Amino acid sequence: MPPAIETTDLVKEYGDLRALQELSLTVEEGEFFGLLGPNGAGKTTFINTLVGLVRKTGGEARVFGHDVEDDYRQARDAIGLAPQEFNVDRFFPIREVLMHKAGYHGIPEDEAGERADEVLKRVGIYDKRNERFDWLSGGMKRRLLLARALVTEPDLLILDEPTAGVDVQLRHDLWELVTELNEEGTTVLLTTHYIEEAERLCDRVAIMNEGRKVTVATPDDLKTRGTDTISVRLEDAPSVTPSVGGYAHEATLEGDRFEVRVDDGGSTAPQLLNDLEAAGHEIADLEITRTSLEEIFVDLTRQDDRTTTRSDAPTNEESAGDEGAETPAREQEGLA
Ligand SMILES: Nc1ncnc2c1ncn2[C@@H]1O[C@H](COP(=O)(O)OP(=O)(O)OP(=O)(O)O)[C@@H](O)[C@H]1O
Repeated sequence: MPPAIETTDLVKEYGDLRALQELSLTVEEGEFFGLLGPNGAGKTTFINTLVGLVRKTGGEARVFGHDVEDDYRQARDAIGLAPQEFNVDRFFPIREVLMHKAGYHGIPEDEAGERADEVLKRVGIYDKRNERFDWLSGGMKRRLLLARALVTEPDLLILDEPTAGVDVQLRHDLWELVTELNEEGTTVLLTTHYIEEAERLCDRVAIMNEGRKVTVATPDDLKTRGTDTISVRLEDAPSVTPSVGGYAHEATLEGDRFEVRVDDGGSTAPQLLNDLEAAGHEIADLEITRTSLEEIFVDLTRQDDRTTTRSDAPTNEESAGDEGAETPAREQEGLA
């Protein structure tokens, strides 16, 4: 089976802004894959390229081996997308919205009705099936977007910030549901700003910045890239900073609190204690703090060394207003 997603040197330019810069990424079938990056990193552009809402400028993109432009229909039929924006037809009862969506993907009416009921039950808003989108609460709207993504029984589920602005209960419900779907075999691509979400759910994450891939790793691997801090309280405050071995990246003294930054706190702590005792210091207590994934993420996507790739002039596409304008004949999610 080909990978669920495979892009090679994918480029998207909006005028002179390069939103995707030679992005090569592979998501294997069955993976739960996270796409992380600060605002404007290119995550939505990447997704929109896969679903045919944005036309790539260069490179290649395939979904289960289907080229997203040449084999648009096959690639698109394999994907269920829950987008960031609420782009739902507001005038129809939500059950009909789901049936329209299924119909657009070639599912016969009877089956579409059954599937609509099934996914509404699964996301927990079946009792709202005859209500219009506008009448749903914010959290229910998010659930509906997920139901719409699921009604075609996609092999690849793409969730663009599914938990942005939702309450804790719904966030946990959504996590549970997408975990279940992944365990049943659905490949999941998730974009998120919440590091905790990526850490909890994803097998691997790609960190993007300014349209480039900064790194791809498991959340655990990423965490090992950070440093640990060993904080030692000494019985008597020394007058000068104790000197320690080459394992320390940095050592600071504030009163009786001596802090040392090292690669691996667990294995370095005994040696540090030995060195301090050998130098005549008595230790009162010790604490090791690991770098959080969030700190590593911030470090990897640090803003202060950014180069700008954008001119001040608006591009044609920006004036056009949205990506959908690029491919008017294609599907606008849920409005098909
Ligand atoms: N239609 C468009 N016309 C011009 N520029 C665009 C268009 N769509 C996106 N961009 C620009 O492309 C860059 C990437 O945007 P994109 O929305 O893909 O980022 P993102 O990582 O999804 O951000 P966020 O986390 O804020 O959703 C940004 O600089 C954005 O302003």
